[in-house]
This record gives sequence, C-alpha cells and structure tokens, in this order.
Amino acid sequence: MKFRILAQEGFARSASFMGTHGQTETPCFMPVGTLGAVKGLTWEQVKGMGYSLVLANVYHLYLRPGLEVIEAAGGLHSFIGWNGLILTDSGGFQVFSLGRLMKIKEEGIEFRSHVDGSKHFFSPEFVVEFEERIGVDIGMVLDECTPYPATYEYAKHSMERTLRWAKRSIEARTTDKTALFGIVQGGVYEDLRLKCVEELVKLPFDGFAIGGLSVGEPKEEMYRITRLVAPKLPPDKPRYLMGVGTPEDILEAVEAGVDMFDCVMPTRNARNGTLFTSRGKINIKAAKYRKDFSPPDPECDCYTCRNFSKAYLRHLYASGEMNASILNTIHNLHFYAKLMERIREAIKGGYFTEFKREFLAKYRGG
Ligand SMILES: CNc1nc2cc3c(=O)[nH]c(N)nc3c(CC[C@H]3O[C@@H](OC)[C@H](OC)[C@@H]3OC)c2[nH]1
Ligand SMILES: [Zn+2]
Repeated sequence: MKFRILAQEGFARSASFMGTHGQTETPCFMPVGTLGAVKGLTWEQVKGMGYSLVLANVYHLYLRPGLEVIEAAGGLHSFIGWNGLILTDSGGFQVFSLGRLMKIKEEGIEFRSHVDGSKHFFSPEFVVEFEERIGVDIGMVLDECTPYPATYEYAKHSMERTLRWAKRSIEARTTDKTALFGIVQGGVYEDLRLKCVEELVKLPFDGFAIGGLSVGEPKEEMYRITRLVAPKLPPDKPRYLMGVGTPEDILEAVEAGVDMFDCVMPTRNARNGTLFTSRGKINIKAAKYRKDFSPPDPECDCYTCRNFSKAYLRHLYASGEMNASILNTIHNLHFYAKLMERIREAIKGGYFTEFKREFLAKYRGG
C-alpha cells in the first residue's frame, strides 16, 4: 500500500492511494456495497462514474454467503466481479447496529445473527484472518464503536479495549496484501481521543480511521472531534472518517485533513426519493414536481439529469417502479463522485477554501 500526497492546502490534501487491486485518488467517497453490490447499480455503472474503491462488510459476508463460498470463488473480488479496490469494515459497528449483541468480552464479541438468530463470535484475530483470506485491499480491524451518549468511564474502558484489540490485530497479520487500518475511539472526550491516537500510531497500521462518530452526536461535536483528531494522525497515511456524510460534513472534514469517506445516504436516500443537488436536497415525491419537466439538477450531467424530468422521476417513485431507485441512485452517486472530483481539483489548484465557500453558499442558498 502506497500513499502519495499530490497537493496540500492547509490541512486539506489530495493524494493517490495504491492498493493490491489498483489505485484511487483522495479525498474520495466510497460507495457502500455491504452485501457485495451497490444497490440498484451494476459495477459497470459504478466504475463509469469514476469510483475505484467500494465498501463491503465482514459481518454480512461472514453470515452470507460465508467464508467457504468466497474462498472457493477465489476471493471477494472474483466472487462479486469487481476488479477495483475493496475496503471491508470489521463488523464492529454492524454487530451493534444490526446483529443482536450478546456480549463484549476481552476475547472478542459474541453475537446472534440478524438473519437466523444463530450464535457467533468475532475475535480481532478472526476478523484479520477473514479479511486476508477473502483478499480485500483494506481491512478495518475489530473495534467497539462507542455509542453516543456514553459516560467518560464507559468511553475510557471501551477505548482501552479497542486499543488492546488493535495490538492483537496487528500481531495476527500474515500478509501486506491487505492493508490494515486502525480505528480511533474515545467518544466525545478530547483526552481519551488524544490518548487513543498516541497509542494507536505506535502500531504499524497502513491507515487510520476516526470511529465512534456520526452515531447520533450533534454535528458540532462531530466537527470538534474530527478537527482535533485528523491533524494528529500520521500525515503520510490515509485518514478515514467512518460513516460520514453529507456534502457539508465532507467539506468540513476535508478541510480538517480527512481523505476517505463512506455513507449510506446517497444510495439509501435515493431509494426513498431524496436527491442531492447543487442547490441542496430535494424530495422527488413532492406534489410541486407533478408538472415540473426540468431535470433534478440543471447543473448535473449524469444520465438521469440528461434524460429525465422531476415529473417523470416523481411518477416512477409514486408508482413504485424499480427504475425510480436505479435512476435516483445514478444521480446521487454521480453527484458525490463529482463533488469529490471538484474537491481534488480545488486542492490541487490551491482554491479549496473558495470552492468550499461557494459550494456551500449555493447548496444552502437553495
Ligand atoms: C453511519 N455512521 C457510522 N459511524 C460509524 C462508526 C464506526 C466505527 O467506529 N467503527 C466501525 N468499525 N465502523 C463504523 C461505522 C460503520 C461503517 C460501515 O457501515 C456500513 O454502512 C452501513 C458500511 O459497511 C459496508 C461501512 O463500512 C465501512 C460507522 N458508521
Ligand atoms: Zn444528475
């Protein structure tokens, strides 16, 4: 794994990341492909939008189709037919959000499957082994995503266990083909966050994520912790803010030095009719679009905006047509890809601050 800074403006930086299955430029947004597909789109469409790094998830893939099937297919890339880069989350978050968490022990996490209620156990070592055996380019290590709110005591003990798991994860490593990222926890407590960074960066991780955010805390808290932690992570390694976020959140975090982002919003919102546009979000279900024959975003050059009107997309949605999800997802993911492309260009051109101000004025101005 190689990470090369191409340009810097303040803490914001544009870089190129080289993994086993190719390379990508940052800041980048990673479409969520939790079960091995981006809902509603083919890989051809995802690649055509310029994405070269997508997300999958150990928790889900372990339960369905399972390690045996993926290994028999020759690894995750050949199983899902995606030849770009893949990052998998460790499942730490999903066990809490989806699975029925049984117990967090020093050894690892005991949980019941949300699919059939069967009992399972993830240790830090098992997660690293799973990620290496399915051959992903970047593996997140097993952590506890400290919930919000959490007391100082809880956040402290949870962060200290996450640190012990991080050490065990690095020790369990058997190849450098799968880059490993450590995850910073510590809740909303600055001293715990700084202590976690201090210990985590002593370990030979290929990149670092800021975890435990975008879990219901106020925006200002998310920004405060991001601005505190991001600049303190090693500048020569990728920084990934997990689960973030809206266009505003991404611009704020890029300004703080974050390189990688993931969020379900562009895909999930598309399926419930919310479209991101240069003038803010619109909800295509609104009656006011019944005879609005203009495209979702006049400034967007995606397939959906070039060929269809708001009225038509509203009709598809109201009729429960499958194409409503497909066409809305094409637009939203294209919008995010374009935003990241313009951010990279702005940093390389030395005008990121102006770009951020102009984008937000228009986006908020409606
Ligand atoms: C929404 N807010 C949010 N805050 C998060 C915080 C954490 C965290 O502290 N630790 C871990 N391990 N994961 C986190 C995650 C999950 C991201 C994954 O969740 C999946 O999206 C649903 C996707 O899996 C394909 C993605 O993969 C990286 C978060 N998501
Ligand atoms: Zn569009």
